[in-house]
Amino acid sequence: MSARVGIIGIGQSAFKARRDDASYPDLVREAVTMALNDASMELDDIQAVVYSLSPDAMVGIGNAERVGVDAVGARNKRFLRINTGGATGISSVAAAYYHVAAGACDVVLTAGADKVGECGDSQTVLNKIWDPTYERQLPLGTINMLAMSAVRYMHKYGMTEEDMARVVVKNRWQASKNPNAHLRKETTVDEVFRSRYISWPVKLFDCCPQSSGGCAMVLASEKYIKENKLDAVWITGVGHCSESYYLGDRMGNGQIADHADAFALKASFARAFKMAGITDPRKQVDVAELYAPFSNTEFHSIEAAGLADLGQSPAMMREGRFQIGGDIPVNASGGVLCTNAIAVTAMVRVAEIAQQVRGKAGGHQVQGAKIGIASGNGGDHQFFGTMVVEA
Ligand SMILES: CC(=O)CC(=O)SCCNC(=O)CCNC(=O)[C@H](O)C(C)(C)COP(=O)(O)OP(=O)(O)OC[C@H]1O[C@@H](n2cnc3c(N)ncnc32)[C@H](O)[C@@H]1OP(=O)(O)O
Repeated sequence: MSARVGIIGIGQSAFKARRDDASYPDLVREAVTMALNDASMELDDIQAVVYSLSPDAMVGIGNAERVGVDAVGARNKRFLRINTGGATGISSVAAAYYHVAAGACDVVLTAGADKVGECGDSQTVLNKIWDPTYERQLPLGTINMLAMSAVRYMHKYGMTEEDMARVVVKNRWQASKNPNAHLRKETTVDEVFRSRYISWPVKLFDCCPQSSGGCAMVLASEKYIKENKLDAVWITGVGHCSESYYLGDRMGNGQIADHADAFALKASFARAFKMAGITDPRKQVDVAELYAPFSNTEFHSIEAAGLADLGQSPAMMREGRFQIGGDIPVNASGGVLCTNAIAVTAMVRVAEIAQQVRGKAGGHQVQGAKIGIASGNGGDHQFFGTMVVEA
């Protein structure tokens, strides 16, 4: 096992529907400045930068990393751009981790931003992730892709629209405690039911919003952290997994990879848990930030993380076991359901559990959290990334 890698700095925007006051590079720099301040560092201290940027069309500039090089101070340094769709943020933290774990660098910055709500039409951009011949024409978007997962999960495990609404109510309540969250207004099951259908059974309130904002993190080697007497929390597990089924292979009677379940996410978690020595996540994990852009997808993500048996998470949700104050709070920040600036959304998941185990999560702090888990999902199931962070 290589030397440990620590997180020493975190910066996160207050996410909003629009940020007319800041250009795209301004947003990236805003997060970088916050992360460097948090680490008591300057750009000159950074040896490499991993740039977190999902589809270019979302920010409206082709190869937008080009305008980001100076925003992250990467000129003449090692510089990588990562794009794994919604998983981009966690993949970027993983790439920064690998720089340090491999011994190539001692201090690495990862950063990015997105302006999803300002791109014109995010679903048109996202439609391009599907096969052009068979799937794109349907037309597929992320909402109907994951509405079909809801249909399968309902059929297989009996989830109701009310179960989905409970996820929204929990996450909005948690987001109301998080000043960085985009949708911070508390809601009720009735209000969720009154919101319009977008793609049955998914209603407006079951959907993540289109957010603008940035995130950045500084990672360092244990040697550097000790020599400079810095405070750190530690990345102890990293996992990835891909799958490549067509959506049609996940639906209907002849399906070969059930769209109800997140089996590749589960495999990714198994890899991260093995690395971190986690054998019983329900007993060992204190807090989880799971990538769930639509209310229904929180259920199969909880199950993939081993926090509930297959099909059991809606009943546990009803008992309040995944809310702040429950057994294992899930998405104490309000999660992706309340904030989705796609290029950095999965980085925010890692940043949030790092803040939790640092004891610095503010109004949405989970008391006594020492071990946290995070996940990111990207594209149409090509990318699943997972991470364990410990105090
Ligand atoms: C697959 C991957 O790689 C990983 C992923 O992350 S997949 C997810 C990617 N992201 C998405 O798919 C974004 C999903 N959301 C959307 O596309 C849009 O929010 C939506 C289609 C659901 C609604 O868009 P819209 O109809 O254009 O709404 P819009 O005109 O922006 O806003 C209308 C009102 O609804 C509100 N609203 C918008 N989205 C909302 C949401 N998700 N929840 C609650 N309220 C919302 C707005 O605040 C606004 O309210 P006011 O009139 O009071 O200001």
